[in-house]
Amino acid sequence: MATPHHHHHLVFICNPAIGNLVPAVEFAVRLVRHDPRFLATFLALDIPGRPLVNAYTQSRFSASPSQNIQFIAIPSVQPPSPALFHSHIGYLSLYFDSYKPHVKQAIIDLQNPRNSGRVVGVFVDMFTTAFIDVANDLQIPSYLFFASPATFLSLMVQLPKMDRDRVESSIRDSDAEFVLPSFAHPLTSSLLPSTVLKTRDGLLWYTHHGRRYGETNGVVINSFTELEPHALSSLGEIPPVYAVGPLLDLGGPAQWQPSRATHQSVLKWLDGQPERSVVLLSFGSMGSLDKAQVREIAFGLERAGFRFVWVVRQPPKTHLEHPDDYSDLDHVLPDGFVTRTAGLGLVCGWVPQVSILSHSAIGGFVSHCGWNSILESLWFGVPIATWPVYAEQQMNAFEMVKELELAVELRLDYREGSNLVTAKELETALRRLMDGGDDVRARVKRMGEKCRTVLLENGSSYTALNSLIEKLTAQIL
Ligand SMILES: O=c1ccn([C@@H]2O[C@H](COP(=O)(O)OP(=O)(O)O[C@H]3O[C@H](CO)[C@@H](O)[C@H](O)[C@H]3O)[C@@H](O)[C@H]2O)c(=O)[nH]1
Repeated sequence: MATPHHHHHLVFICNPAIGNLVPAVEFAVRLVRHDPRFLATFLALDIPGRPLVNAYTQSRFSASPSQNIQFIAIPSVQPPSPALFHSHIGYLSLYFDSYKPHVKQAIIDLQNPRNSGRVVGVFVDMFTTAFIDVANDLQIPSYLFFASPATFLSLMVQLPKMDRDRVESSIRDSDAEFVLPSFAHPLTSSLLPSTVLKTRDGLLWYTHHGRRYGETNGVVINSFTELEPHALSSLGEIPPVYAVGPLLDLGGPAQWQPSRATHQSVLKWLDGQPERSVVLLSFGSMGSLDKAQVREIAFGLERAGFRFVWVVRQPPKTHLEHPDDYSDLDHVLPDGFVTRTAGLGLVCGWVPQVSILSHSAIGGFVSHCGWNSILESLWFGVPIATWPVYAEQQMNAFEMVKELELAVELRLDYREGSNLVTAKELETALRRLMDGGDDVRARVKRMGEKCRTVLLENGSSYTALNSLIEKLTAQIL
């Protein structure tokens, strides 16, 4: 049996957000299973006000070390002074910077021969590029793990190459065309990520990270050639890109998510519903809608009359925090809604989304178009109606509807603070999703089959993983 010294040790430092951390762990799981010479250590950064991330991380601390994956807590740093809170983004940057010495010390400790031996790669994610500096200081090659689609990666690497004045002027005009090589169709700037559109800081933050991607030795992306052939081939060698997806946490969530009793009751309720009759509405780990929008959805669901499982979450108090479940949903739902829809649907807090999507009673998914949700819906062959909310979700919705024809359009350019999606609009989209949309459903089903075949021996993602492993091991003397 190999001693710990024989391990090729990889270190991961991820943004503490479910959408980034979970697929990175799934990537590490896939890698160490594929090649047991590898050991992966996640250095867990703690940002207060993120209970789901904490629940996930805690479950990982106690996971069996025999999986060749371990989690190590990095000592918490004092949060930067609120006086420095010019923007969410600048604040997060300062936060990550102050973690650098601790991350460096943790890697030095790991390198100690009494521990697991030499660290051969440091993986950062789309927003933790600050830790490339630590890898450089320690002369360890760095890599990027990218949890969003190739279309968004393309934006990130193009931004630093674009003329800033031109970008800013096209941002001011929401109908202006924004040409990105990863899209075959012209994109309007209204579909760019909220962060870029809202503040100059946001544009600088994206540009900064995008520039730093070029310093890494390779980019691992949670996508696959058959899904994004055009976007992936348009990227070229930015460094080399390894499309190893889809990376999905298919078994895990039910084990770490809070309120297990609610989960069991949702799944039990689904067991009693006809095949493909229920629509899931869910807006990701960071998604929450205001009270007026929640009420409009409620009216839309009543009008449409389809069975539903609807995840409603409470907006966070600060930008750094993530939404939490409501202690009392009656505060946000219209009077009598729960009684009137009893038997027709369930309104819940956080649910085990993959278990629900895998259930044969689910026929459609109203989604905020987070990339993990998109990949999960493809995997299970459940078509999406697009309701983007924040981050790069408008671009994802556009890609799914216009480029790939794998989703039904509800909205493409909705974002927090937009005009409401009306009850009527939701009703119409639900009818198209649940009753019509056969072409989309058939295409989604075919893509679901490809999701599986790309992971098999000689599939595109399997082959990409082998190439990455060759690269990771080539530099080990
Ligand atoms: O009640 C819920 C809601 C969500 N999920 C899971 O949470 C994850 C959410 O991921 P994703 O759909 O990607 O959404 P976000 O959490 O919003 O992800 C962030 O990260 C993604 C990857 O970078 C981006 O595509 C998104 O825009 C960004 O908001 C998925 O695995 C869901 O299955 C649940 O299990 N239960």
